Amino acid sequence: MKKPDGKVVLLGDMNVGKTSLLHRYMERRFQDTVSTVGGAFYLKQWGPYNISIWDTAGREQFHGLGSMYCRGAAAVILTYDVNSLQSLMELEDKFLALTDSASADCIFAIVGNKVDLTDDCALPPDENRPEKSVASCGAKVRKQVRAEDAIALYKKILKYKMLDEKDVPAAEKMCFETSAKTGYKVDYLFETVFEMVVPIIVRQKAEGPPQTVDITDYKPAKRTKSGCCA
Ligand SMILES: Nc1nc2c(ncn2[C@@H]2O[C@H](COP(=O)(O)OP(=O)(O)OP(=O)(O)O)[C@@H](O)[C@H]2O)c(=O)[nH]1
Ligand SMILES: [Mg+2]
Repeated sequence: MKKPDGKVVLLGDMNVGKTSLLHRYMERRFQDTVSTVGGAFYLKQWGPYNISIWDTAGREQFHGLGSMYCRGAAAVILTYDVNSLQSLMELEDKFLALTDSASADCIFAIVGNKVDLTDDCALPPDENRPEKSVASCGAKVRKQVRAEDAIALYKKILKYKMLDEKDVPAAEKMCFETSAKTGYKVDYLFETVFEMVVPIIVRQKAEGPPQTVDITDYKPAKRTKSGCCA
């Protein structure tokens, strides 16, 4: 197998949809998943580069592996569920420290998934949209996490990493809302990240062997009937 030139890692609480996002992007479909055990990766050819995209397990007992997967990562995609404020808070409390082993110039993206379950008509009707009311929203629920909450987390990450806002991509550019189910903004997310990762790969290659996990000995996780990584 060709060695990857760079690495992107998905981190986040269990059930937020990391595996589903990766399936949607790589396999172009939404399918049943089982909770990830350990981790698994896909290889994506991006221009002349091979990028490994690592799907990690959100389950607590596997958090220890997260920092190993993040070693030398050029980008980390911190994923939460827009319907769970807790899942956003966990990114700061439990997952951010796992990224200490990532590349010094690692890119951070914050992704709120499952927007298909929400509807902005579930927000209180405003004067511009008086016709929309909570009653018309069917099964859709009010989004628990606002875009500003994700932006605030991005700014905290910069502080934690001791990075200056002027030297990194703007928070508004790095906070995404997606739906793995409908595909909403999934390509945009991954492709924005890949574009940003290329200069990091170029630098890593110029500086010598990348500090990536050696996957040549890696035994891919057993696949279920649905093709999902177990
Ligand atoms: N409605 C909706 N459901 C989703 C979406 N993404 C994932 N799900 C569902 O959420 C559940 C969890 O999805 P996974 O992709 O397995 O979540 P995960 O983050 O990989 O979870 P772990 O592997 O346990 O860390 C599954 O039932 C998915 O079908 C989405 O965008 N919309
Ligand atoms: Mg998973």
